[in-house]
Amino acid sequence: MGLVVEYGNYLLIAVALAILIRAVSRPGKAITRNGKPLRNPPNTLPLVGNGIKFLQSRWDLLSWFEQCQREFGYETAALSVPTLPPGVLIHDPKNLEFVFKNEGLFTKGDFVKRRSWDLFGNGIINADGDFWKLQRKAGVAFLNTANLRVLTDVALPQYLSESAEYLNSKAGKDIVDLQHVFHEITTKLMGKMAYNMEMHANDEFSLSFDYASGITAERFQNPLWRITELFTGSKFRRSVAIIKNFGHRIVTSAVKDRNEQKPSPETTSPPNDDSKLDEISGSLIQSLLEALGDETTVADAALTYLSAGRDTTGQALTWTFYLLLQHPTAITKIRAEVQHLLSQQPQPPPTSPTAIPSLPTSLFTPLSLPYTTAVFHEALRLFPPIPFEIRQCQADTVLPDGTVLPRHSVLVWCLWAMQRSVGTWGGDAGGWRPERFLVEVEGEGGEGVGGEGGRKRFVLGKSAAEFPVFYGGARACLGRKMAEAIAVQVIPAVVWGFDLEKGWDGPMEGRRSQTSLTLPMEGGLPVRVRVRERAGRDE
Ligand code: HEM
Repeated sequence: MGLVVEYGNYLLIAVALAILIRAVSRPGKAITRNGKPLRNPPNTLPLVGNGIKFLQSRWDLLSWFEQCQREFGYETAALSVPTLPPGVLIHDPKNLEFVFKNEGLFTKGDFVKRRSWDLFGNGIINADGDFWKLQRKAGVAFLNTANLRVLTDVALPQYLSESAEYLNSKAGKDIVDLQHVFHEITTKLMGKMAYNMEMHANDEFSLSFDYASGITAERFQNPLWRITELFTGSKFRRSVAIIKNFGHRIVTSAVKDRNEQKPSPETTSPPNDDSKLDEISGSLIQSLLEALGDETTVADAALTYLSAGRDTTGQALTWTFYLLLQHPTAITKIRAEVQHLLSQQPQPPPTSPTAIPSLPTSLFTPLSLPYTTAVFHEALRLFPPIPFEIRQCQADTVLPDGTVLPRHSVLVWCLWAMQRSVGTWGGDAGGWRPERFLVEVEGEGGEGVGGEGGRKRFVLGKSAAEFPVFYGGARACLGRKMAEAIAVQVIPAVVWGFDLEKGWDGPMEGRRSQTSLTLPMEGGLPVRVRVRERAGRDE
């Protein structure tokens, strides 16, 4: 249900206030290009500007942004919402590149921080300056190559096989929510590796977080959120209390782990899988404790990392499988790619999908499975887990396209729309074509995986400005490698072991996202699963 309906009672007040504010406010410096005001996007109204449009459900808003992008191409448009600083909607990758290169000029600013403060406090997503640097450093240490290897070789195979067992137990019987399955994998991974805690997707904390994320996202659409939350905000406040309490538990448990830390026993035997995982478990929270000290800030930082790592990746996998259900030939190609990889191994491939636990998933990397990686990238393009970004100018500036932005102007870009731009992605931008992320080159030997006619196939890199799904510049996503490592194991393992069928009524294309800071699928992804009778039958 759209915010227009939900907040219908407040709409009239909003309009009245908007008119009043417009009437009494003195115009500041204007946003211009070539000395003229920018064009307004479709459906801009007198006085209220885009304010009413922004009260619609986020799913409808995404379509509106897509329409703006179609009508404006790379042209920057004006955005205006009563009570907010003047803004622009940028579409041109050149402008985005400029934003990424000038991180200090385009910050989250008060506009974003005020709205996400209750949920993230001083966590990395909200932090600037030293707070940001320290948290980023702790994250870089956590996501180092050695830890990622423990993730791909030990932790992920373990959690993946637990999920495969769950899918086996449901096969041919019940409908399964794949979103929940993926969320469970990413929650367990982040819980164990980052915090040394056992966590699950349906913990009270996780449910509260999902709710609070939705309300926080609505704050970006509703300029009167402070007033409306006086009447509707009690569940939000309860959820935030549960979340903060959980953050506090993470920190308390980390402090206890630290105090109880025993010197590693002197042993000559090589470390086994369990000991490797135990050794790195909780390494993020320990680095954060060391770097930040103050326990409230550490708790904020921990909760922010949790959200950044598990929700985005779990949701990206969900949309990937939604697209795979619509494109079965892609499933056949993934299976063929796995078959090809396994056939090069000394051990023959498992002939029964119940052997998923024994699938050598740690061999599955973006380099060894380029087509699978391209499938993941194509899903990220069409369904970016963070579909909007907002920044605020900290000084007067001029964008590369000549748009003059006074200090405090708000910049918005919609990845959902930009990643469907015909100018950037070609005539089939709105459609599914994972091959757009692949390149084939001549030549025997070396790395790369067999393409057509013995040619080698690689994943094609795209610039952050064209494909901003992981952000760019100094604040680019720290977890990109982690997300890709997870995806490139989970996708082929599930596809190898199971046949999937849509488990919802209505059209195949009917799934949508609920309002949130990220892109959760509303109602999850219900599927019927069957164990594949003979893995490799269609290769
Ligand atoms: C498909 C999965 C993912 C996507 C699409 C994604 C996307 C993004 C985006 C767009 C940002 C910029 C957000 C902003 O500041 O407004 C970001 C930042 C960040 N991401 Fe990811 N992310 C993913 C997975 C991960 C994972 C697995 C981690 C691991 C913990 C992670 C950690 C972070 C961190 C720490 C930041 C903040 C960086 C900073 O401000 O310096 N992300 N991510």
